[in-house]
This record gives sequence, C-alpha cells and structure tokens, in this order.
Amino acid sequence: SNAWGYGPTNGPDTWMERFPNAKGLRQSPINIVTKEAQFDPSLKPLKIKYDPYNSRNILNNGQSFQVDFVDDTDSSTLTGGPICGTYRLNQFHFHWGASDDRGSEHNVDGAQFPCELHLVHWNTKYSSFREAADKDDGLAVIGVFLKIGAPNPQLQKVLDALDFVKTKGKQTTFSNFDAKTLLPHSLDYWTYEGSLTTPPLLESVTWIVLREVISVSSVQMAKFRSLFFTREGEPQISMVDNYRSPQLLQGRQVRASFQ
Ligand SMILES: COc1ccc2c(ccc[n+]2C(=O)c2ccc(S(N)(=O)=O)cc2)c1
Ligand SMILES: [Zn+2]
Repeated sequence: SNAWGYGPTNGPDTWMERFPNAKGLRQSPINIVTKEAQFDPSLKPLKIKYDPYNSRNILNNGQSFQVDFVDDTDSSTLTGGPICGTYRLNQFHFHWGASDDRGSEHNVDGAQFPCELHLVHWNTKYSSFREAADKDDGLAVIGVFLKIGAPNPQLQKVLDALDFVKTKGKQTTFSNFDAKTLLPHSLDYWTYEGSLTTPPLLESVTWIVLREVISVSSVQMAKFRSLFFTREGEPQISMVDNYRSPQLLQGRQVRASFQ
C-alpha cells in the first residue's frame, strides 16, 4: 500500500486522503506568533523527572528515528506545566531538513529551525500509550528547537548510535541514556492544544514548546541526514525533510508560561 511518508506522492499534502483528522480543528504543528502568546500566571512550572534506567532502544521507524523508554512505572514522568496528573515518557524522536534552513515543525514568528526534538508522554489515567493516543488529554509532547552552533555532546551520544539504524526497521539497544541532558537550562514554554504531527494525526496532544533552544553543529546535522527512509536492499532515499508544515490555528489560544 502507498504508506504515508514525506515524499512527492505520499507527503503531508496527501495525508488527508486517508487520515481525515488532517482537516481537524486542532492540528499541529503551528507557527507560534510570540506577540500573540498570552502570559498565563496560572501555568505551573514543568516538572520533569527522567530515569536513564528506562531508556531501552533506538529504532529507525521509516519516518524518523526514536529512542523508546520502558514506561511500565512512574520513573520517567512529566507533571505540572499545563497538564493535570502524571504523564509517562514513552519515546523521543526528531524532525529535520535537507539543509540547515528548514526542518523544524513548529515555527516561531515565521522562522524555522534546522531540527526539532519531540519528547512524547502519555497520561497515566489511561492504561497505555495506545489507549491514551486518541483521548483529548491523552498525550503531552515537549518540543525543543535545535539551532546551529556548538557541537552538542549529549546529542552526540544519540547520533553515535545512528550507524546501527541506518535503514527502516533497524533497531539497537540504547540503554542508560538520560533524556534530561537534551533539555535547555530554561523550561519556559508556550503551550496549546494540538495533534500528532504525523498520521494518524490524532487530536490528543497538549503541546509544550520550549522557548530556549539547544545547540547542534552542522556536522551533527549531517549525521541526521545520513539515515534512510528506505529498508536495507531497497533503492536508498535519504531521511530528510521529515516535517509537517504549520497548520491553521482555527481560533486556538497559545499561552506562555513566562512574561
Ligand atoms: C493509534 O495509532 C497510532 C498512534 C500513534 C502513532 C502511530 C503511528 C506512528 C506514530 N505514532 C505516534 O505515536 C506519534 C506520532 C507523532 C508524534 S509527534 N511528531 O510528536 O506529534 C508522536 C507520536 C499510530
Ligand atoms: Zn514529532
């Protein structure tokens, strides 16, 4: 079947053919217009507790690569911020461009970054990620922008594992990784109600986009681009431009945790 992807025949502009959520009223990503983001003093600080012991493996899923976490206990959690209750870290992954001028999914005042990190959490009021994935309050994703600058030694640990997951379906163990080391110093954030940015585009995500960026060098960006969308033995298609463009706000309010 013509599985969804990011190519000319199966990319984001074709997704609404098979995934009607694409035309929904709370789709992601969005362009964050900083002047229109209203400071909300009732927003709590983010409380992030990640246990390196929970990191399990790294997988090339044919759309991105993700680091999966064991999420059968509350040892790696997100609480506070705009959410109620406890959300567990399930995985993190990235979106990036073919060149440094594009690649992030969210934009800030119309600007794109070369890469965006997504840390995906699910609400423990549900019994599993899968059960939470289609609930209005099921998921919370922290978005972190990567900006070209100094090499990022924490990120390098992840990039060094990419040699083992070059093609779709490849995975390798990836233990003892502290995802907290990928976060910037400040946890100031913008937040809005949105969706998964890939099919099935479920409208179940409370988005928490951090204002402070983390650095990535151009050499490190080239490492992301060394991956392939395709399986071993298939004609190679470089894994680049795996991002959806900003969607209509449809009257949604973006709130800021900072003044
Ligand atoms: C219920 O069926 C599902 C549910 C979720 C699926 C999925 C297929 C791919 C990715 N996911 C995801 O988990 C997923 C997709 C997108 C994102 S994102 N880029 O952070 O919005 C996070 C997580 C299928
Ligand atoms: Zn994502």
